[in-house]
Amino acid sequence: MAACSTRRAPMLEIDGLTARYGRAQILNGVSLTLGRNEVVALLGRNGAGKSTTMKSVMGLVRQTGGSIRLDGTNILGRASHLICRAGIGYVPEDRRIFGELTVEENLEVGRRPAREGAPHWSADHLFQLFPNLAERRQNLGKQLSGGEQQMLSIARTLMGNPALVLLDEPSEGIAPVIVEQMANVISELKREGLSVLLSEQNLHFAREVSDRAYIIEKGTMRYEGDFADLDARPEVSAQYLAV
Ligand SMILES: Nc1ncnc2c1ncn2[C@@H]1O[C@H](COP(=O)(O)OP(=O)(O)OP(=O)(O)O)[C@@H](O)[C@H]1O
Repeated sequence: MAACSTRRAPMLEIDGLTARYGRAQILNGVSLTLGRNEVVALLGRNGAGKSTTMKSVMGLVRQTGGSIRLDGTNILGRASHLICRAGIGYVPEDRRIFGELTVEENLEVGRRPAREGAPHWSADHLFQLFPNLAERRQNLGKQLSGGEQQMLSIARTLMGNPALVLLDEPSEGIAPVIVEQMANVISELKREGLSVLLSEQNLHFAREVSDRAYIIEKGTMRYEGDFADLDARPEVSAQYLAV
């Protein structure tokens, strides 16, 4: 009798991805796997290709080859809104919130129907997770600090009930106390059952919240492993990260 495999596909599987901006080849065959309910860090210096990898997953840059599978289905070439609808939430580096809308209204804009197999978020639940936003729920987006805007950007994405979230440098440019809160939020997302791909330059932050790491440099993967292994090979961090 044929063996029946019960193995489920990984949440996200990027294989041999190549992408370009105009004539410039930026990703040279990037491969990365994110398991269900895993938090994985994509580390690298400025300009290494972290954002481009995330934008490729979201269908926002021109991919020239490879495959991107979400739960076993190839999504490469799909329109961005369909990729969101398939269950991927994307929080870009530049915090796209609506400055003229209140915190509550920003959350409403992000509301989508509940999704099977993904945590369901309400505004009340999110205000528990982000107490700073709860205090400022009637404030306009433009009145928030950079860190609060970053939190709001994440909260609004969660209102779409994604199964997987791409966070592009969530700790960048925010006050240390907010970075600590951000780490707690990511740990809570994992507890809620989400899968998270996190782009980071901050190794300390990434280590605190992630299960494993990849390091990218010049559009090529240079390392894949856990943080204990990375710590045992300081030459890798020295070569590819700004530590
Ligand atoms: N719109 C664009 N047009 C042309 N080149 C771009 C564009 N966006 C990024 N690049 C180039 O692509 C390369 C990878 O950039 P990317 O933004 O993916 O890096 P990153 O690792 O996310 O770093 P950062 O922390 O600076 O965002 C860089 O050389 C960058 O200059």
